Amino acid sequence: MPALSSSPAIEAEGLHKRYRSTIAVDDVSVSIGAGEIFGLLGRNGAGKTTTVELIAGLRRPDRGAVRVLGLDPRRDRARIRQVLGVQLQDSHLHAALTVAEMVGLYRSFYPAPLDAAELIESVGLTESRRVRFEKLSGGQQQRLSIALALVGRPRVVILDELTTGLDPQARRQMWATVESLRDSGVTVLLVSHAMEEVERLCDRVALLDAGRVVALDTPAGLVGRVGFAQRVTFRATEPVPGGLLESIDGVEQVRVDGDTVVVEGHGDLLQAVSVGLVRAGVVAVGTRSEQATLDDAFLALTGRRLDNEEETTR
Ligand SMILES: Nc1ncnc2c1ncn2[C@@H]1O[C@H](COP(=O)(O)OP(=O)(O)OP(=O)(O)O)[C@@H](O)[C@H]1O
Repeated sequence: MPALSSSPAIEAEGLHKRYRSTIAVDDVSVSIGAGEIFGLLGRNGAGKTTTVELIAGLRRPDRGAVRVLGLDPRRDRARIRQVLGVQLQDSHLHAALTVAEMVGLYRSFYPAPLDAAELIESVGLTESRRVRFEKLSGGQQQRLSIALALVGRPRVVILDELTTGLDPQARRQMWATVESLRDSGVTVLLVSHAMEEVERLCDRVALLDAGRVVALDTPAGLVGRVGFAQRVTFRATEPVPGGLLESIDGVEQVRVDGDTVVVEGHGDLLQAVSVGLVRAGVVAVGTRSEQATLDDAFLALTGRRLDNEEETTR
Protein backbone atom coordinates (compact mmCIF):
# COMPACT_ATOMS: atom_id res chain seq x y z
CA MET A 1 0.00 0.00 0.00
CA PRO A 2 1.39 3.48 -0.79
CA ALA A 3 2.28 5.87 2.03
CA LEU A 4 -0.95 6.98 3.68
CA SER A 5 0.01 10.63 3.87
CA SER A 6 0.14 10.83 0.08
CA SER A 7 -2.99 8.83 -0.73
CA PRO A 8 -6.56 9.59 0.33
CA ALA A 9 -7.97 7.68 3.30
CA ILE A 10 -11.37 7.47 1.60
CA GLU A 11 -11.97 7.65 -2.09
CA ALA A 12 -15.46 7.36 -3.56
CA GLU A 13 -16.03 7.78 -7.24
CA GLY A 14 -19.33 8.13 -9.06
CA LEU A 15 -21.41 6.41 -6.38
CA HIS A 16 -24.97 5.75 -7.35
CA LYS A 17 -27.73 4.02 -5.38
CA ARG A 18 -31.38 3.69 -6.19
CA TYR A 19 -34.10 2.18 -3.98
CA ARG A 20 -37.02 1.36 -6.30
CA SER A 21 -38.16 4.79 -7.51
CA THR A 22 -35.91 6.82 -5.17
CA ILE A 23 -32.45 7.81 -6.30
CA ALA A 24 -30.80 8.07 -2.88
CA VAL A 25 -27.23 8.72 -4.05
CA ASP A 26 -26.61 10.26 -7.43
CA ASP A 27 -23.04 10.33 -8.76
CA VAL A 28 -21.28 11.17 -5.50
CA SER A 29 -17.49 11.50 -5.60
CA VAL A 30 -15.36 12.50 -2.61
CA SER A 31 -11.70 12.15 -1.79
CA ILE A 32 -10.88 12.46 1.90
CA GLY A 33 -7.32 12.94 3.06
CA ALA A 34 -5.70 11.00 5.88
CA GLY A 35 -6.22 12.82 9.18
CA GLU A 36 -9.03 14.97 7.84
CA ILE A 37 -12.39 15.52 9.53
CA PHE A 38 -14.76 15.53 6.60
CA GLY A 39 -18.44 16.42 6.96
CA LEU A 40 -21.42 15.26 4.94
CA LEU A 41 -24.11 17.83 5.58
CA GLY A 42 -27.66 17.76 4.27
CA ARG A 43 -31.33 17.66 5.16
CA ASN A 44 -33.16 14.50 6.17
CA GLY A 45 -33.38 12.18 3.20
CA ALA A 46 -30.52 13.86 1.29
CA GLY A 47 -28.69 10.53 1.00
CA LYS A 48 -26.07 10.95 3.73
CA THR A 49 -26.62 7.62 5.47
CA THR A 50 -26.79 5.72 2.19
CA THR A 51 -23.53 7.36 1.09
CA VAL A 52 -21.68 6.30 4.23
CA GLU A 53 -23.21 2.83 4.07
CA LEU A 54 -21.79 2.52 0.57
CA ILE A 55 -18.40 3.78 1.77
CA ALA A 56 -18.41 1.34 4.71
CA GLY A 57 -19.29 -1.54 2.39
CA LEU A 58 -22.63 -2.14 4.09
CA ARG A 59 -24.48 -1.61 0.83
CA ARG A 60 -23.52 -2.36 -2.73
CA PRO A 61 -23.54 0.66 -5.06
CA ASP A 62 -25.41 0.32 -8.36
CA ARG A 63 -22.44 2.11 -9.91
CA GLY A 64 -19.18 3.60 -8.72
CA ALA A 65 -16.20 2.56 -6.67
CA VAL A 66 -14.99 2.95 -3.10
CA ARG A 67 -11.56 2.61 -1.53
CA VAL A 68 -10.86 2.97 2.18
CA LEU A 69 -7.12 3.02 2.93
CA GLY A 70 -6.71 1.43 -0.49
CA LEU A 71 -9.07 -1.45 0.35
CA ASP A 72 -12.36 -2.36 -1.26
CA PRO A 73 -14.79 -2.43 1.68
CA ARG A 74 -16.92 -5.20 0.19
CA ARG A 75 -14.12 -7.46 -1.03
CA ASP A 76 -11.60 -6.94 1.80
CA ARG A 77 -14.09 -7.21 4.64
CA ALA A 78 -11.76 -8.77 7.21
CA ARG A 79 -9.03 -6.19 6.70
CA ILE A 80 -11.50 -3.30 6.54
CA ARG A 81 -12.97 -4.29 9.90
CA GLN A 82 -9.55 -3.84 11.49
CA VAL A 83 -9.05 -0.28 10.24
CA LEU A 84 -12.55 1.19 9.88
CA GLY A 85 -14.84 2.02 12.81
CA VAL A 86 -18.49 2.68 11.99
CA GLN A 87 -21.17 4.23 14.14
CA LEU A 88 -24.48 4.32 12.34
CA GLN A 89 -27.88 5.65 13.32
CA ASP A 90 -30.13 3.04 14.90
CA SER A 91 -27.34 0.56 15.59
CA HIS A 92 -28.96 -2.68 16.61
CA LEU A 93 -26.82 -3.88 19.48
CA HIS A 94 -27.43 -6.79 21.81
CA ALA A 95 -30.24 -5.53 24.04
CA ALA A 96 -29.51 -7.90 26.92
CA LEU A 97 -25.79 -7.16 27.29
CA THR A 98 -24.50 -4.49 29.66
CA VAL A 99 -22.24 -1.63 28.60
CA ALA A 100 -19.18 -3.39 30.02
CA GLU A 101 -20.11 -6.72 28.42
CA MET A 102 -20.61 -5.12 25.05
CA VAL A 103 -17.29 -3.29 25.21
CA GLY A 104 -15.64 -6.55 26.29
CA LEU A 105 -17.20 -8.39 23.36
CA TYR A 106 -16.07 -5.78 20.84
CA ARG A 107 -12.57 -5.64 22.36
CA SER A 108 -12.23 -9.34 21.60
CA PHE A 109 -12.52 -8.60 17.86
CA TYR A 110 -9.29 -6.56 17.75
CA PRO A 111 -5.62 -7.30 18.38
CA ALA A 112 -4.86 -4.10 20.33
CA PRO A 113 -8.14 -2.64 21.58
CA LEU A 114 -8.49 0.46 23.76
CA ASP A 115 -8.60 0.02 27.52
CA ALA A 116 -12.21 -0.81 28.47
CA ALA A 117 -12.49 1.42 31.55
CA GLU A 118 -10.88 4.40 29.83
CA LEU A 119 -13.09 4.03 26.76
CA ILE A 120 -16.26 3.77 28.85
CA GLU A 121 -15.18 6.82 30.85
CA SER A 122 -14.41 8.81 27.68
CA VAL A 123 -18.05 8.52 26.58
CA GLY A 124 -19.39 9.24 30.06
CA LEU A 125 -20.81 5.77 30.74
CA THR A 126 -18.79 4.71 33.79
CA GLU A 127 -21.80 4.99 36.10
CA SER A 128 -23.88 2.95 33.65
CA ARG A 129 -21.33 0.26 32.89
CA ARG A 130 -23.47 -2.47 34.46
CA VAL A 131 -26.70 -1.31 32.79
CA ARG A 132 -28.12 -3.39 29.97
CA PHE A 133 -28.27 -1.79 26.54
CA GLU A 134 -32.09 -1.88 26.43
CA LYS A 135 -32.25 0.11 29.70
CA LEU A 136 -29.95 2.92 28.54
CA SER A 137 -31.40 6.26 27.43
CA GLY A 138 -31.23 7.09 23.71
CA GLY A 139 -28.26 9.40 24.29
CA GLN A 140 -26.43 6.73 26.30
CA GLN A 141 -27.04 4.13 23.60
CA GLN A 142 -25.64 6.53 21.08
CA ARG A 143 -22.53 7.17 23.16
CA LEU A 144 -22.02 3.42 23.53
CA SER A 145 -22.26 2.94 19.77
CA ILE A 146 -19.57 5.61 19.34
CA ALA A 147 -17.35 3.85 21.90
CA LEU A 148 -17.79 0.59 19.99
CA ALA A 149 -16.78 2.30 16.74
CA LEU A 150 -13.54 3.43 18.41
CA VAL A 151 -12.64 0.34 20.45
CA GLY A 152 -10.35 -1.22 17.82
CA ARG A 153 -8.21 1.94 17.36
CA PRO A 154 -9.49 2.45 13.80
CA ARG A 155 -7.57 4.66 11.39
CA VAL A 156 -10.79 5.77 9.73
CA VAL A 157 -14.05 6.41 11.60
CA ILE A 158 -17.52 7.00 10.22
CA LEU A 159 -19.88 8.75 12.64
CA ASP A 160 -23.52 9.19 11.60
CA GLU A 161 -25.40 11.90 13.49
CA LEU A 162 -22.83 12.03 16.25
CA THR A 163 -24.72 14.24 18.65
CA THR A 164 -28.38 13.96 17.70
CA GLY A 165 -30.38 13.59 20.90
CA LEU A 166 -27.47 14.43 23.20
CA ASP A 167 -27.67 17.19 25.79
CA PRO A 168 -25.30 20.17 25.37
CA GLN A 169 -22.72 18.82 27.79
CA ALA A 170 -22.61 15.37 26.17
CA ARG A 171 -22.44 17.06 22.79
CA ARG A 172 -19.38 19.09 23.77
CA GLN A 173 -17.80 15.91 25.15
CA MET A 174 -18.35 14.18 21.81
CA TRP A 175 -16.84 17.10 19.93
CA ALA A 176 -13.77 16.90 22.16
CA THR A 177 -13.55 13.16 21.43
CA VAL A 178 -13.61 13.82 17.69
CA GLU A 179 -10.98 16.54 18.03
CA SER A 180 -8.70 14.18 19.94
CA LEU A 181 -9.21 11.56 17.20
CA ARG A 182 -7.99 14.08 14.65
CA ASP A 183 -5.03 14.97 16.88
CA SER A 184 -4.02 11.32 16.82
CA GLY A 185 -4.17 11.21 13.01
CA VAL A 186 -7.47 9.36 12.62
CA THR A 187 -9.59 10.24 9.56
CA VAL A 188 -13.19 11.05 10.47
CA LEU A 189 -16.19 11.08 8.14
CA LEU A 190 -18.93 12.86 10.01
CA VAL A 191 -22.55 12.79 8.90
CA SER A 192 -24.66 15.59 10.24
CA HIS A 193 -27.54 17.92 9.71
CA ALA A 194 -26.28 20.16 12.55
CA MET A 195 -24.40 22.99 10.91
CA GLU A 196 -22.89 24.24 14.16
CA GLU A 197 -21.22 20.88 14.66
CA VAL A 198 -19.92 20.78 11.12
CA GLU A 199 -18.65 24.38 11.24
CA ARG A 200 -16.77 23.67 14.41
CA LEU A 201 -15.29 20.27 13.64
CA CYS A 202 -14.85 19.77 9.93
CA ASP A 203 -11.85 20.63 7.78
CA ARG A 204 -13.98 20.23 4.65
CA VAL A 205 -17.66 19.66 4.02
CA ALA A 206 -19.71 18.22 1.18
CA LEU A 207 -23.22 19.65 1.02
CA LEU A 208 -25.56 16.91 -0.10
CA ASP A 209 -28.98 17.65 -1.55
CA ALA A 210 -31.27 15.10 -3.21
CA GLY A 211 -28.42 12.60 -3.45
CA ARG A 212 -25.96 14.97 -5.11
CA VAL A 213 -22.94 16.89 -3.86
CA VAL A 214 -23.94 20.50 -4.50
CA ALA A 215 -20.75 22.01 -3.04
CA LEU A 216 -17.55 20.81 -1.45
CA ASP A 217 -15.21 23.17 0.39
CA THR A 218 -13.97 24.26 3.80
CA PRO A 219 -16.75 25.61 6.06
CA ALA A 220 -15.31 29.13 5.61
CA GLY A 221 -15.10 28.61 1.83
CA LEU A 222 -18.77 27.58 1.70
CA VAL A 223 -19.87 30.52 3.83
CA GLY A 224 -17.80 32.79 1.55
CA ARG A 225 -20.06 31.80 -1.36
CA VAL A 226 -23.15 33.23 0.29
CA GLY A 227 -22.84 36.69 -1.26
CA PHE A 228 -23.00 38.54 2.02
CA ALA A 229 -20.96 38.35 5.21
CA GLN A 230 -23.21 40.03 7.75
CA ARG A 231 -26.90 40.25 8.45
CA VAL A 232 -28.44 42.99 10.58
CA THR A 233 -32.04 42.56 11.73
CA PHE A 234 -34.12 45.17 13.54
CA ARG A 235 -37.68 46.37 14.07
CA ALA A 236 -38.46 49.87 12.87
CA THR A 237 -40.89 51.91 14.98
CA GLU A 238 -41.89 53.85 11.87
CA PRO A 239 -41.49 53.21 8.13
CA VAL A 240 -37.90 53.45 6.90
CA PRO A 241 -37.64 56.04 4.08
CA GLY A 242 -37.44 54.28 0.69
CA GLY A 243 -33.89 53.80 -0.58
CA LEU A 244 -32.27 54.85 2.71
CA LEU A 245 -30.83 51.47 3.62
CA GLU A 246 -29.94 50.57 0.03
CA SER A 247 -27.79 53.72 -0.19
CA ILE A 248 -25.63 52.73 2.82
CA ASP A 249 -22.11 51.54 2.05
CA GLY A 250 -21.78 47.75 2.15
CA VAL A 251 -25.52 46.98 1.95
CA GLU A 252 -26.31 44.27 -0.61
CA GLN A 253 -29.91 43.43 0.06
CA VAL A 254 -32.82 44.72 2.14
CA ARG A 255 -35.91 42.72 3.04
CA VAL A 256 -38.92 44.04 4.94
CA ASP A 257 -41.39 41.70 6.60
CA GLY A 258 -44.02 43.72 8.51
CA ASP A 259 -42.03 45.92 10.88
CA THR A 260 -38.98 43.61 10.77
CA VAL A 261 -36.17 44.73 8.50
CA VAL A 262 -33.31 42.43 7.42
CA VAL A 263 -30.23 43.99 5.86
CA GLU A 264 -27.48 41.85 4.35
CA GLY A 265 -24.09 43.05 3.22
CA HIS A 266 -20.38 43.42 3.89
CA GLY A 267 -18.05 45.39 6.14
CA ASP A 268 -19.09 46.85 9.49
CA LEU A 269 -22.74 46.61 8.60
CA LEU A 270 -24.13 47.06 12.10
CA GLN A 271 -22.30 50.36 12.55
CA ALA A 272 -23.17 51.62 9.06
CA VAL A 273 -26.88 50.76 9.37
CA SER A 274 -27.14 52.20 12.90
CA VAL A 275 -25.58 55.50 11.84
CA GLY A 276 -27.77 55.69 8.71
CA LEU A 277 -30.95 55.15 10.76
CA VAL A 278 -29.98 57.71 13.43
CA ARG A 279 -29.24 60.30 10.75
CA ALA A 280 -32.68 59.69 9.22
CA GLY A 281 -34.32 59.92 12.66
CA VAL A 282 -35.57 56.31 12.54
CA VAL A 283 -35.67 54.48 15.88
CA ALA A 284 -34.68 50.80 15.57
CA VAL A 285 -35.37 48.28 18.33
CA GLY A 286 -34.22 44.68 18.90
CA THR A 287 -31.24 45.20 16.61
CA ARG A 288 -29.03 42.15 16.17
CA SER A 289 -26.11 41.34 13.93
CA GLU A 290 -25.10 37.87 12.70
CA GLN A 291 -22.36 36.43 10.56
CA ALA A 292 -23.34 34.38 7.52
CA THR A 293 -23.46 30.65 8.37
CA LEU A 294 -23.35 27.31 6.60
CA ASP A 295 -27.13 27.38 6.71
CA ASP A 296 -27.04 30.56 4.59
CA ALA A 297 -24.62 28.82 2.23
CA PHE A 298 -26.98 25.85 1.97
CA LEU A 299 -29.91 28.18 1.27
CA ALA A 300 -27.93 30.07 -1.37
CA LEU A 301 -26.95 26.81 -3.10
CA THR A 302 -30.19 24.84 -2.86
CA GLY A 303 -32.93 27.39 -2.24
CA ARG A 304 -33.84 25.57 0.99
CA ARG A 305 -32.73 25.80 4.57
CA LEU A 306 -30.97 22.91 6.29
CA ASP A 307 -33.58 23.06 9.00
CA ASN A 308 -36.40 20.90 7.63
CA GLU A 309 -39.12 22.83 9.43
CA GLU A 310 -38.40 25.97 7.45
CA GLU A 311 -39.22 25.64 3.79
CA THR A 312 -38.16 28.18 1.19
CA THR A 313 -37.85 31.58 2.79
CA ARG A 314 -37.05 33.74 -0.21
N1 LIG B 1 -33.73 0.87 2.61
C1 LIG B 1 -34.35 1.82 1.92
N2 LIG B 1 -35.36 1.52 1.08
C2 LIG B 1 -35.99 2.47 0.35
N3 LIG B 1 -35.68 3.78 0.39
C3 LIG B 1 -34.68 4.15 1.21
C4 LIG B 1 -33.98 3.20 2.02
N4 LIG B 1 -33.04 3.87 2.75
C5 LIG B 1 -33.16 5.18 2.40
N5 LIG B 1 -34.14 5.34 1.49
C6 LIG B 1 -34.53 6.63 0.86
O1 LIG B 1 -33.38 7.15 0.22
C7 LIG B 1 -33.28 8.55 0.42
C8 LIG B 1 -31.98 8.88 1.14
O2 LIG B 1 -32.03 8.36 2.46
P1 LIG B 1 -30.82 8.45 3.49
O3 LIG B 1 -31.23 7.76 4.75
O4 LIG B 1 -29.57 8.03 2.84
O5 LIG B 1 -30.76 10.02 3.73
P2 LIG B 1 -30.13 10.83 4.95
O6 LIG B 1 -29.60 12.08 4.34
O7 LIG B 1 -29.21 9.98 5.70
O8 LIG B 1 -31.41 11.16 5.81
P3 LIG B 1 -31.60 11.05 7.40
O9 LIG B 1 -30.86 12.20 7.96
O10 LIG B 1 -33.10 11.17 7.53
O11 LIG B 1 -31.08 9.69 7.77
C9 LIG B 1 -34.52 8.95 1.19
O12 LIG B 1 -35.47 9.37 0.26
C10 LIG B 1 -34.95 7.67 1.87
O13 LIG B 1 -36.33 7.67 2.07
